[in-house]
Amino acid sequence: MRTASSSALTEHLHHLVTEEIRDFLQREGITQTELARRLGISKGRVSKLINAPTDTKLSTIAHLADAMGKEPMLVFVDQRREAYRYPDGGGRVDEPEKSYGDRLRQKVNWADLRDLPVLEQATAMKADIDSRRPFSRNMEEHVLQQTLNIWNYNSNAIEGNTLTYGETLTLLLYGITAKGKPLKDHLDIIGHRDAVNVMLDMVKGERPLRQTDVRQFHQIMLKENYPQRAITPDGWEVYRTIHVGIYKREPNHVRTSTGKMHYFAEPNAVAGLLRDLFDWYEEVEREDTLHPLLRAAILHHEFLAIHPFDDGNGRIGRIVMNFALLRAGYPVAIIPVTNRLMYYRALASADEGDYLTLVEFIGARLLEALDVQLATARGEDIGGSKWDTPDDDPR
Ligand SMILES: Nc1ncnc2c1ncn2[C@@H]1O[C@H](COP(=O)(O)OP(=O)(O)OP(=O)(O)O)[C@@H](O)[C@H]1O
Repeated sequence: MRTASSSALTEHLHHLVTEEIRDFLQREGITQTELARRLGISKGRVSKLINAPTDTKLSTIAHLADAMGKEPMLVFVDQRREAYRYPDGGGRVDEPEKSYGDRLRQKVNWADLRDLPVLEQATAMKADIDSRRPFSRNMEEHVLQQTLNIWNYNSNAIEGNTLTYGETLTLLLYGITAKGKPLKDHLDIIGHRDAVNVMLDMVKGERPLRQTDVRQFHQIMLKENYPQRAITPDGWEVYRTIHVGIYKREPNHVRTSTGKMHYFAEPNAVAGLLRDLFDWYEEVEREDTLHPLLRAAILHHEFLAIHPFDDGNGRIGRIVMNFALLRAGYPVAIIPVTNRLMYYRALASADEGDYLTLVEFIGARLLEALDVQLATARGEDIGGSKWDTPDDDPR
């Protein structure tokens, strides 16, 4: 028998299928006419599949996947009523039925954030740098490369990668591995470089950030499925397989510095929340009413609050944040591994609705990056700065 809840699930499945098709067409620049040709059906039927889907047959989905060169994947996860769980009996963190913009408007104290001096400082420094353009292309390239290497080292080190900065550089520049260090740590460095390169290409285009992009970053960064040790909330040690490019199937959580367990979004809420988040981001980017630092910091935190994957969320979250900064003409903000605890505390405050600490923290990192850009614009030697050679392993 069809119940109200199974009808809602059918609608949800339709939604997933149409979203996948739309993302595919947009990403590959393929028209509905071309897809119709590949499927051997009329354009009208394709349009109906996307815009007014009825109960799509499994064979139609298989046919579609084949025409897109994709493999469909269906997983059954536990049904939950709410997008978030509140084990400590706390109030609801979110109201999933409201739009992201509405929820953020309620959650964030925008007035306080807009007055933060760091926003004005960043705007002024960027204007100063832009007024000196064009500057030496070689120098700019050199600084960008250094920045990407230092970002790579720090972002991986935050997640426990054992390669030192020197070893990271040797691997990236000469392909030489570090003796006695895990293969996975090397692959993560290469994967980070590759995912960032894809992101840099996207920055140049006009296309908005979409779910397929973050899934692709994840796939490129982590390369292939692997087993990972995990501890369940009740303390059991388990091994689970991390699937690349696939959203989590089990809930995930983090223990904050106060010892409290913070739960991220439920698996079945991930796709909907991310779609809303990226729609919100597209709108604020287009309207340009929020300072780029604010939208990057909030995008970063909201992405992490969803924590869409079983692994790699931190690194992808920092790629997404820097996408937002680069897109607005700002440099990459690097969170040094030495600031890890401060960074985690700022994220935990944002979980409670206080974004001030996080925006100031990321803002300070952005000012550091702007300082380096300004020095480059002035043709100064950046040797000796931490953008040149950081301590080999400050951890
Ligand atoms: N309180 C918090 N709220 C939101 N995000 C947080 C919080 N504390 C840490 N994080 C983010 O989660 C990331 C680590 O998450 P986790 O331990 O689940 O690792 P992961 O998802 O495996 O990702 P990666 O291995 O790249 O992070 C941190 O790098 C940070 O960005």
